[in-house]
Amino acid sequence: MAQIIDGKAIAADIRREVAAEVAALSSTHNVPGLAVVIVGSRKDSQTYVNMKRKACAEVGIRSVDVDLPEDISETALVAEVHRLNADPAVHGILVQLPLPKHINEEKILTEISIEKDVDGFHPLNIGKLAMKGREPLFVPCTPKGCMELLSRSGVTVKGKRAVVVGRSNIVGLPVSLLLLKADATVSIVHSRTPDPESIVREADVVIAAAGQAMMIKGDWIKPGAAVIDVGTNSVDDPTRKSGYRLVGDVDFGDVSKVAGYLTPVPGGVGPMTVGMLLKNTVDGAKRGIVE
Ligand SMILES: Nc1nc(=O)c2c([nH]1)NC[C@@H]1CN(c3ccc(C(=O)N[C@@H](CCC(=O)O)C(=O)O)cc3)C=[N+]21
Repeated sequence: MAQIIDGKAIAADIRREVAAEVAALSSTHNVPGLAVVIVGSRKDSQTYVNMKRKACAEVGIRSVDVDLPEDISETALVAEVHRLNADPAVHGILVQLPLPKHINEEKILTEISIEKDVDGFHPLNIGKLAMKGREPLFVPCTPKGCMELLSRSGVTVKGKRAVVVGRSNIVGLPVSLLLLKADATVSIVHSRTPDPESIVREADVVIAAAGQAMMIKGDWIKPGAAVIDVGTNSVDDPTRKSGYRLVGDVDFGDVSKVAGYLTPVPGGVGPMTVGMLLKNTVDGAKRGIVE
């Protein structure tokens, strides 16, 4: 039976660490500030943004709420980003994705100052992440959360075989780069990979980030492997008040019989994403202080 990695508990530890740092900074009048920008009123985005703003309040980070209409022009959104870039009380800027279709996401992410890019999505930060011997100013939160779950559970990746399922810009690609930086031997499988299970079966560490509910079964997993499930797929569940429940990309019941370590959904990677966002904001605030 796999050891279940409790992301909620580990994220709570991180929040306590962050809160202590925020208190120290605040006592010298350097209260960290995070701008959380939402465009439009997608239900899922509103839920995530509210979680992030609430988490800021809990640890003492000043959250700067920017709520913009769905039909805002790209030019006006760029102007908002520039205003936040110039605001000395703002140390981190998060523009919630996805953006409405008429706005070029790449353009917006490129306009965020790399010193305030707490999501780590600016092409310059991604470029540095991809290069040997270079360090980005910020590492994307979900991938960083995956690495933190492994290290705080005593799983080392150096010299291990790691397989990432999925190649998205926000998870699959950056987590592959982080594993590589941590000296794992990394393979990426994706929707066009023939027979992905035979490759996943070789992995000591599996990162599941495909966005396909319960696609990874027990017979895909090498006995004892560490499995990190990034999937957050909502499936209909009439027994719930909400009418749905969240499931991962991993078939939890099946894989827990084979894996050595496994993260649940919810309560695994999700809370870590928010924890790392808070941590990145504090790191940004600390860098902003000139002695
Ligand atoms: N610019 C940007 N940065 C992001 O980091 C970003 C984004 N856009 N767009 C959407 C995704 C998604 N995301 C999640 C954050 C927390 C949970 C989380 O805490 N989930 C809880 C459950 C929450 C629930 O019950 O609904 C859990 O897994 O336990 C999940 C997903 C951040 N994202």
